[in-house]
Amino acid sequence: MGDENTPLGAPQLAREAKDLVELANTEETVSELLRRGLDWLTRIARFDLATLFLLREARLVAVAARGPLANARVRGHVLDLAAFPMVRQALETRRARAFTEEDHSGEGDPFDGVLDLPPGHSCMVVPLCSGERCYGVLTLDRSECETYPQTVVDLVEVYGQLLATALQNAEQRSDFERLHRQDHEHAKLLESQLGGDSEGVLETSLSPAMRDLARRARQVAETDTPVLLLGETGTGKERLARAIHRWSSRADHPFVTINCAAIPAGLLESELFGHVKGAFTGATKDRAGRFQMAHGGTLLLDEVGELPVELQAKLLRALQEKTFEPVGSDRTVRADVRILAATHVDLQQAIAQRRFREDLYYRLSVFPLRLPPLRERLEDLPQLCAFLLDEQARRTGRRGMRVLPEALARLGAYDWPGNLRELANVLERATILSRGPELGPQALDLPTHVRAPEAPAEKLAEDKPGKVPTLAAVQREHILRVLALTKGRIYGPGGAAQLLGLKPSTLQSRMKKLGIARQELFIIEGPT
Ligand SMILES: Nc1ncnc2c1ncn2[C@@H]1O[C@H](COP(=O)(O)OP(=O)(O)OP(=O)(O)O)[C@@H](O)[C@H]1O
Repeated sequence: MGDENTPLGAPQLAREAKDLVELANTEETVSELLRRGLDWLTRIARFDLATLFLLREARLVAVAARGPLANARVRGHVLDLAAFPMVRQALETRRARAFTEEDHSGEGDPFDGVLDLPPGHSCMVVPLCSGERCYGVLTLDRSECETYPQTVVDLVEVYGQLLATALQNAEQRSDFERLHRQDHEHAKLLESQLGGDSEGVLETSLSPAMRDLARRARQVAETDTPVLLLGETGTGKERLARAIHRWSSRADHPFVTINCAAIPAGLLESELFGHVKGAFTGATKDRAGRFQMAHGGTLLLDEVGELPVELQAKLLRALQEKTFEPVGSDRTVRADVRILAATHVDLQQAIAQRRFREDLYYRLSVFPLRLPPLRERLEDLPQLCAFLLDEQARRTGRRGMRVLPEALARLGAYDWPGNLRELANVLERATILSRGPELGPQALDLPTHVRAPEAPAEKLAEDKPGKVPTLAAVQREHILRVLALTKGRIYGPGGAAQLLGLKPSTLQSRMKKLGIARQELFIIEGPT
């Protein structure tokens, strides 16, 4: 800095002030802020000791000291406010003040007993207040007897205000992070109590396609590559996303989801990126968005196909640069988030209709995973039922429920438009309606239409006559499906004949007629 008795030149002042504003807006920790703040101060005012005191009830506790006179005793110094009216006054009036030793003559020097400052030395007390709060004071001391000029006092007062704002920001950030951690831990606890943190039937699936998908999911989980989860509604996209998060190195950080279809378009930007107080009517305080909440972890953009086009550009930038601005703010926020996206709509078609940006699609679809519908993994029905009943028992307390083979056959013959979610609902309804632990076919509240004809009535009408499946083809397929459920067993209770309401010998001759060979059964049963 220049000579203190000549005020700082306007350009230098402007530069210093700009640096200070930047400092107040950084996302540094409090200790880093103090370190950089004290560096800044050395350019503005000459001192032998700068001490930062934080207010703890009615006492000021030294937390940092800088300058040739700083030592361990200064750093542990505690001042009782009641004993130093001049310091208290600086806090009450929120004005910085320069003193000489004479000014302290009635109350003694705040460093008496800790430092031996020369008689007549000068000092400055700067309050650190922002909004309603006063955080403490900054004191500057120097051995010379010359009082600090008013221009320097005024500038350091502004410094005090900005430092207090930075302290307030850091405090709010750490409060927010603490609350967020608590929420996350609470959510994890609830999730594990509800059994929701199990990945379900993925790697243990009997369907080779599903097992392969689970294997690929586990491999990509280890990276930060975005994954696009495709599949009909209720096929388990969200559960797979959670599994990918749990299998990743981010597992101890939050897993956050946002359903782009469930939030009104006007609120989505703020939900994703947060907002600052006053950004729009009703924004009464700053609020973090899901990106910030997911910092360090994973963010699932569910129903990403429904994201309004206007927001897609901002999302793309957040993905590419890992930075964004909350609504109403020009402050850039950085968040380290792994992105997973899910959709049941055809994004290629949405691109063709200009409802989805192609560049965003390529960014999200680096690693697509398509979940098969339940009707393509019926071999998992017994395992899925057991899993879902077990999961449901944790909520309802109805333990030990099981699905009888006849009921499994009925489930296997149904079309499952709602996939696993519908299956879970059917089982829950059946559990409520049955008294004992066994769920028979009559307990299943299923719509009467079964899956057998691949083409439903309306579709048949559209088909060309030559494409309509024959009755024999439909029968053949249905018998194969039931045999898959009974693992090829024809005889006895729960055998295919009983499930189909036929005598075993009738079933066998029907199989022969339809050309169902034992070889085919092995294929259906798959590797066990
Ligand atoms: N691998 C699995 N094993 C067992 N149950 C599963 C599995 N995946 C999903 N489920 C069950 O199916 C239901 C639907 O799963 P999820 O919400 O993950 O599907 P989704 O594809 O994301 O659905 P939507 O497209 O409607 O958002 C869940 O309630 C869960 O109980």
